[in-house]
Amino acid sequence: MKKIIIGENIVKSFRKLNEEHNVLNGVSVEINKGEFVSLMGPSGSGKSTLMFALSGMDVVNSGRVIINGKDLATASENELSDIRRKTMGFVFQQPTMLKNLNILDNIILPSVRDNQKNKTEIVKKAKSIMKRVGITGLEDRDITEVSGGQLQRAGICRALMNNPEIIFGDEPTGSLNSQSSQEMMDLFSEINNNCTAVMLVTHDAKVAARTERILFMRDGEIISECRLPKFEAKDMDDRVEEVMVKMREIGI
Ligand SMILES: Nc1ncnc2c1ncn2[C@@H]1O[C@H](COP(=O)(O)OP(=O)(O)OP(=O)(O)O)[C@@H](O)[C@H]1O
Repeated sequence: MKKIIIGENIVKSFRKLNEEHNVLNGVSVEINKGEFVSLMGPSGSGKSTLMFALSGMDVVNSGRVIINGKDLATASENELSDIRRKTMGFVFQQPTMLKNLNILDNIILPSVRDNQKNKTEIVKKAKSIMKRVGITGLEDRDITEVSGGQLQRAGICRALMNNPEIIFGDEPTGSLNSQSSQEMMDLFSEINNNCTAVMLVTHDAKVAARTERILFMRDGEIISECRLPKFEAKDMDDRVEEVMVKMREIGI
């Protein structure tokens, strides 16, 4: 299985009141092509920090992060931004969209910035992804004129524009109601079925239960891991129960 990301012994600390505090205490983890992974753990256990470290968005204090064979410690700024652009897509709890642009322009902005020449092609691609995620017709809307779920879908469209090998989601369903959250997970499943790896940080057992590999963190370490078969709707209750048992076991 091709490894997209290898994290080896990652240590990350932040300075607080003149003291270094370790937030990641030597985490090692590998993410394979096409995997559907979630990261759970108590608040402050280091989930987002690990995601930022593994995606090269943040620099680690020690240990290594290797993305598609490239050790990030030896990558130049240009190489780093190239890796991020070509390999990854990001979806956050609150989509980071610009207020003065409509939905379509927000979706295409990063791609147009990278490649001014092919705007027609980029718009065509954006429209086809908008169709795929179910937000056709919202192209000209202001970002304040769509629902939270629709805005999150637009964020996913933007993340998919470069055909990433992996999509990272930091609590992507965190601000959605349960119906929209399930629809969002249907979408992540569909994206994953097309061989894009997905890694989600979540507190929600129902979200984690849709994934196939759950990493549990506590105090800056991955303390446990649970694997689930490919999702089938009929198994949802059993899967949620399995995740909740595990959560209770490790005291989340
Ligand atoms: N930029 C930063 N500067 C200082 N401390 C930070 C920074 N980022 C994170 N931390 C600290 O690192 C710890 C882990 O934060 P992180 O956001 O990774 O946790 P988390 O498990 O994702 O939490 P949550 O579930 O609440 O989002 C917290 O104590 C947080 O305060």
